[in-house]
Amino acid sequence: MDAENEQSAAPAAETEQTAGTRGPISRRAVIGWAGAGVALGAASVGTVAAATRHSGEPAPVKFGVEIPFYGEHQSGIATPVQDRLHFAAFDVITKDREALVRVLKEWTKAGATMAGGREVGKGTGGGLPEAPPDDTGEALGLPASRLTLTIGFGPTLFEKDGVDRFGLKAKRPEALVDLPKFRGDNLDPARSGGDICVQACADDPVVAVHAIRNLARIGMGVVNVRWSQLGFGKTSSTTPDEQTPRNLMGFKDGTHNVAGTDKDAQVQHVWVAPGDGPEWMTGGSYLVARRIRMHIETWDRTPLADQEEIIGRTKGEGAPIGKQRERDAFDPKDLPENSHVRLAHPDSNKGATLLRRGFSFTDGTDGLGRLDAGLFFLAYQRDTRKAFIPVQQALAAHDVLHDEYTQHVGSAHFACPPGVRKPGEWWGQALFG
Ligand SMILES: C=CC1=C(C)c2cc3[nH]c(cc4nc(cc5[nH]c(cc1n2)c(C)c5CCC(=O)O)C(CCC(=O)O)=C4C)c(C)c3C=C
Ligand SMILES: [Fe+2]
Repeated sequence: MDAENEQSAAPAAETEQTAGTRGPISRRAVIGWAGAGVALGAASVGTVAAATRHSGEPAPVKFGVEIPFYGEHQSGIATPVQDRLHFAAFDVITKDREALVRVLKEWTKAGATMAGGREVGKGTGGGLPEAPPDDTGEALGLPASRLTLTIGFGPTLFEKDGVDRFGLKAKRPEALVDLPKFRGDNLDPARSGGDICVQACADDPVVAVHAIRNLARIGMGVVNVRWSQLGFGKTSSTTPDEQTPRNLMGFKDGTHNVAGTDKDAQVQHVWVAPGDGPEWMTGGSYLVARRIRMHIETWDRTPLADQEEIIGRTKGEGAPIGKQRERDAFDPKDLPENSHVRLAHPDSNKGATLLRRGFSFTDGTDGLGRLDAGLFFLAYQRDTRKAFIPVQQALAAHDVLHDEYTQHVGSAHFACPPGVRKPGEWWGQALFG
């Protein structure tokens, strides 16, 4: 076994105990500083002032906070949305099922370690000088930064070109459909699909990128990065008590979303329930990722009144048209007929409800003097056939926003298994086991 993969030799619990603390903020330190009043949980941004090694200045509270890796559900879905994203879709390049299982086991250990703000394996300096370090090092000195890592399995992992590559064909969930082509789609295959995805979210972009990079490194020879997307400025929220973020069109985005505290809505709309099938997905969720290009130059020349009519909410306050305040109750039938919010609202779609968790992106220019910018739309749901697909069909048919100001250029669909409950368990255990 090479140095890079040495981490897998140690049992998970041991690895996690012996791994060095990456920054000055260890889990114990945060708990200690937080005192009794701050719980480290899914929605646990407390009032701890944390120092970073770089500045010596207190960092914003959330940077020192850790989101638990282990649990009934994967973190990164209903947990509070962080500021930054690095999303990667991987192709599995081996036919060797055992090699893939080995990577998934090593990824799980590394994921738990990084979510705890610690270095991977023996760290940046703990190994042999003759071997490359286990951890690539760029996050050394940085705290956990609320890093979450969420894994998903794409349709092609179960069957590709008619081949049952890893003996998983019979375990493919019915809900993990090949997404239909929607009106207006202009999908780039190089930005679509993937056998496995990992969504890394953190409040520090270096921490998110470091996590994906180290997983890719561990997976070398077994998986290749097919495409990846950086995101900034969350465009949704699972924490309605906080200020709603804005997307690149300048509108509050995420006002009416499934809240992290709304367990009933999550049971109904986000988590795969016992009996939904297949068994290995119980407690998991289906993820749709869409890279949506915004024609922001056209949008920026659109009068304010038209922008508000197209969205169905006011730009400043984010109130439903005809109401005063952002969170005023409204009937979507009172909004402009083809407005985005009216068309996307659950009442207009037989109750179809998504947990949205998207991010803005700008990736340079399109070569024609315009910004290549938009929304990297991420949505989790209990059954994609009853949520994203009908809502997107309605938007593709009637939404002015969809027709004139945006274009879907990338697409992927993944089955995200339930959470890893304790050290020693691994991502995909119930699927491969
Ligand atoms: C298929 C689902 C959706 C896609 C694709 C989508 C793209 C998209 N949305 C905005 C901006 C806003 N969306 C808002 C609300 C909203 N959007 C969807 C679904 C999709 N959006 C839903 C289900 C909702 C909630 C509707 C409701 O129940 O009221 C809003 C309003 C604020 C809010 O409630 O979040 C904005 C603004 C853009 C720019 C975009 C593509 C680039
Ligand atoms: Fe929307």
